[in-house]
Amino acid sequence: MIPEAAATLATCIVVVFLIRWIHTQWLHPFPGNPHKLPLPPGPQPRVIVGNLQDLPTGGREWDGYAALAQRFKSDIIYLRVLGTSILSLNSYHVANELLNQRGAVWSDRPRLPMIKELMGWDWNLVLQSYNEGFAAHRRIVQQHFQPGVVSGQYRPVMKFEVKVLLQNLLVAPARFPDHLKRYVWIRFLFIAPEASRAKFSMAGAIIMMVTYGHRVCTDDDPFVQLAEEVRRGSEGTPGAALVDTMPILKYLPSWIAPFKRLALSKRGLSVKMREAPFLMVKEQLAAGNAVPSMVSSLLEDESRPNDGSDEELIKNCGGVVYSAGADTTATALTNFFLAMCLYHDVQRRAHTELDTVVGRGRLPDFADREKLPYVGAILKETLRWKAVTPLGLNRRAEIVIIDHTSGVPHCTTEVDEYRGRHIPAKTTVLPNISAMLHDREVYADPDEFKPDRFIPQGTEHVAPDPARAAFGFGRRICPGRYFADDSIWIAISNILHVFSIRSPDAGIKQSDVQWSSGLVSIPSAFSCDIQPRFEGAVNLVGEDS
Ligand code: HEM
Repeated sequence: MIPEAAATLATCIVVVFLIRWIHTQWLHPFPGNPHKLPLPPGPQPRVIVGNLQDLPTGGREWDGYAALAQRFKSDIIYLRVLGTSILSLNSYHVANELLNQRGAVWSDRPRLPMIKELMGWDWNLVLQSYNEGFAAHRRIVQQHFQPGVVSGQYRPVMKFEVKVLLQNLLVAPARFPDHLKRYVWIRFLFIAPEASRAKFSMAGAIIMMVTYGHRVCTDDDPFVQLAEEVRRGSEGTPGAALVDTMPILKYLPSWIAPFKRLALSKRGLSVKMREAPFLMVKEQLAAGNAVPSMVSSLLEDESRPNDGSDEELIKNCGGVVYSAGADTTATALTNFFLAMCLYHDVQRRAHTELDTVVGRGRLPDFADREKLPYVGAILKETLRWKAVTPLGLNRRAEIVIIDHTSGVPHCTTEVDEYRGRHIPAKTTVLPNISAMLHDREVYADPDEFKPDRFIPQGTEHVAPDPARAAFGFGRRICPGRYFADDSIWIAISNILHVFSIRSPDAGIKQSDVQWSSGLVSIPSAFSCDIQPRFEGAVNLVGEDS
């Protein structure tokens, strides 16, 4: 009797909410548009589902959005799906005008009840709403990843870890894919479940060291295990799309909402992810054996309020860097390996530059960077050629995967007007980073890997630095971009200096490789032949740092 009554009550509640929802979504969908301005261009919506069928799906969604932009001859495309407004931004120009220049209104994240409210990831800066809490978290992460800190404190860690990578490539070159997996464990935690035999990575190892002072040495490292647990816990979140589109569903009792049971069962992982490494640092500080790190320095900072809320803040900041820091960096490096397999001339020119500037008696160092413009251009072209985050944001957001939007984009907080068009409040905004980095008007032959476009030649304009789009926009721009830039540069310059990279049969084509869908776009497996390129190279790798 009691369960029956409860079921009836629950059904009534849902029906009332549904009526309210339908009323706001379809009868009065665009409050705050007194002049009845038109919406931005886009396909005609259908009844109830809106543009559900027009949403690019099935892989390479960024190309689908770019195709819509071409079809409607507009770099902004508006779609409305089950009551949610979606705006796709397909040129740097429009992203700059809206996300960079109107940051006060265009810097929120969508609500995402599944991951934030039910699974408990609301502490994660990547997903946080644009409010005071966000500002406090962002300030800390930014301070610890600003250029001076990165170059002063983190470069030694990068140099150490890049040497480990070189040694592994030298010892077992044929296992190049394994080395890259090892290099990128965090990537596999969140993105490629089937490839999760990966151990730890240079990028992951650097992040663990600078964030917690923890050296990752083995694949049964507790934090690697924990991250692996998080990855397993993030697999398959049925119902996520539905509850993210209709947040009222989160109020359904667990016994009639399987997605809610599932989300709540995974809640513990989000707590563990930020608690476990934080508690380790606290214990080490008490014992007097903590290795200096971002978290230890925040805990020791006497100017900070010594209270519980500050501890929460520090815990969250450590957790976000731990969960966000390595996947993208490693994906960029995978793309670099592929480019080197495909473009031998580029590699040859880099080798010549390295031989001239660095010589063959030592490894390249950060002090050489200014004198190695071609290597720098390879880094830029790597970030441009294959956008690491083609539709904006990645990592923790990855586990949400709102099916129809493929990611965690920006979101508007208020109604706005742009080019005479009405932009509703709470519009989900997808910056199409891939389209911006492949804009033919800006980068000629965009599918080709041409570092020369960044080298000044006569009176020709140098192409704009892809970093202006690759790391996102405005007040949500990636705070780890200087760190990423340094860690990719030191890896690229050292790998190029020591090795010659080829596809074994010299026959690999770009079309043989597929890039995965989702927020971080990963190339499918490809073979690589990696050989030391001169006699003394082996000795360079073997030397202690
Ligand atoms: C090649 C490397 C990387 C790329 C391409 C990249 C790209 C991005 C992009 C596109 C965003 C979204 C920005 C937006 O919403 O407009 C982002 C956000 C973020 N990134 Fe990175 N990232 C990289 C490396 C890193 C590293 C090494 C860290 C850690 C230190 C990091 C930490 C973050 C955080 C915490 C956010 C969320 C910022 C916020 O929401 O306010 N990223 N990144």
